[in-house]
Amino acid sequence: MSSAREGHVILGVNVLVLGYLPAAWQSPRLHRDSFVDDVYWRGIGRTAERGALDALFLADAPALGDPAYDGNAGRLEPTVNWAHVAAATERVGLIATASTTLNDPFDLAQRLLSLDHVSGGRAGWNIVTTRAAPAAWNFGLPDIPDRDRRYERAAEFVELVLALWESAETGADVRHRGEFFTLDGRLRVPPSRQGRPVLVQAGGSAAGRALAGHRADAVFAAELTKEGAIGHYREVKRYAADAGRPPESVKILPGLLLSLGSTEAEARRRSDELHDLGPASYSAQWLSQAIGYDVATLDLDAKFPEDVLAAIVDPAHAGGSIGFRQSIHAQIRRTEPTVREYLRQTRYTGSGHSGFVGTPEQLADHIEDWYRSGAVDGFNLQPDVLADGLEVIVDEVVPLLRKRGLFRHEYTADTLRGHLQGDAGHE
Ligand SMILES: Cc1cc2nc3c(=O)[nH]c(=O)nc-3n(C[C@H](O)[C@H](O)[C@H](O)COP(=O)(O)O)c2cc1C
Repeated sequence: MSSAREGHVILGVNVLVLGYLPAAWQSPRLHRDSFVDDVYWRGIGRTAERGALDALFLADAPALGDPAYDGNAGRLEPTVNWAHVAAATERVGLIATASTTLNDPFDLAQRLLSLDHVSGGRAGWNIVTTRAAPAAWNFGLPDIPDRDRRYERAAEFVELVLALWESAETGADVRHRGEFFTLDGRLRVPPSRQGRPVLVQAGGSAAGRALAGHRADAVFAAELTKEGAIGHYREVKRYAADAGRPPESVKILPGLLLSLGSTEAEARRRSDELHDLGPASYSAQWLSQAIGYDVATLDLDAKFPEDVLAAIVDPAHAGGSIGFRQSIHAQIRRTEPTVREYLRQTRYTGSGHSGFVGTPEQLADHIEDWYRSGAVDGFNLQPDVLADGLEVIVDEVVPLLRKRGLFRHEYTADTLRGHLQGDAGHE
């Protein structure tokens, strides 16, 4: 491990409503309606602030999830949810996912800048293009457009949103004639304390990374190996440099699924119990969806056949997320498990997102190692279950990182952009 790299890690928490694992709602401190409980949400915001965390993050849900593999099949719309949490907090960033395929640029620009206002400059937009057909059906589309088309629309969408946010500042009208959108007008929402919301991008295909390097302030990535993460980290920073931006202006934050315990055995027990409480079909269905191949048709005790791991011939028409699929393929090739072994292994190593099962001390080692190796600027931590999974981050992991000089002792800024930039080098 190199210790040459200075500065602070960025810590976000991907709330995933009640936690990452499907059995989360069965925790004694939660109930099936916690996702609409205002006390629950205020508690999450305040706990994150107690640890001076950079941001909370919520995925969108333009279609109801399948409870067979989606632990949070029902949820509130993220910008509305965060507006509520904003009123109960003062410093923590609030990042809402919204699709460029299924939204309108004017409406979304207005909604996000409004959230930025009511939160005092703490809003972020996680830009996604949406990968699932059921979401398209909710918007009168026969199917989700292919990936290239989605990213073409995303690029124009983001430029238009940025122009609208600028119009809030200059008062000048936007006149736009593009391939996907036509617009004459300007926003009536004034600029926020941080100017405009922070842009985050999620999606690991080449087009996704290019969009991130060009425009994003942060990337929510899916990385299963440190070597893969280092390669992707350099790639996005290079895209940023090619676009004339300082490479450090885009922060790379992979997801990290966490089950923590005071010993490694306790953490494994927690992870096993939580997985066993969830539907048995969960991991197989999740993997099928993630790699675009029906895992139920495979021999559980054989290794993955080559055609399952074959390179994606036509990325434009490949389903799922290329970001997730590539990281899963790389992990299977590296460890060569049988299908059954892989499904079990994903309990501890993550599936798509990397996973971590162990003690707070071991987690601090892991974060330090990836950070000092130049694989990440921080993590989007994904506790197995909230709220105790968040409390252990704040009360046990954060103090260890502080002792190592890797995390701030208190907030040094009061906007999300300030948190991300302030972590570049000072104590
Ligand atoms: C880490 C990560 C998180 C993602 N989060 C979401 C999300 O919350 N909502 C969504 O519709 N798509 C999400 N996606 C999918 C992509 O952003 C995008 O919609 C599409 O599938 C293209 O992904 P790709 O560039 O990885 O192929 C996520 C993808 C990754 C890699």
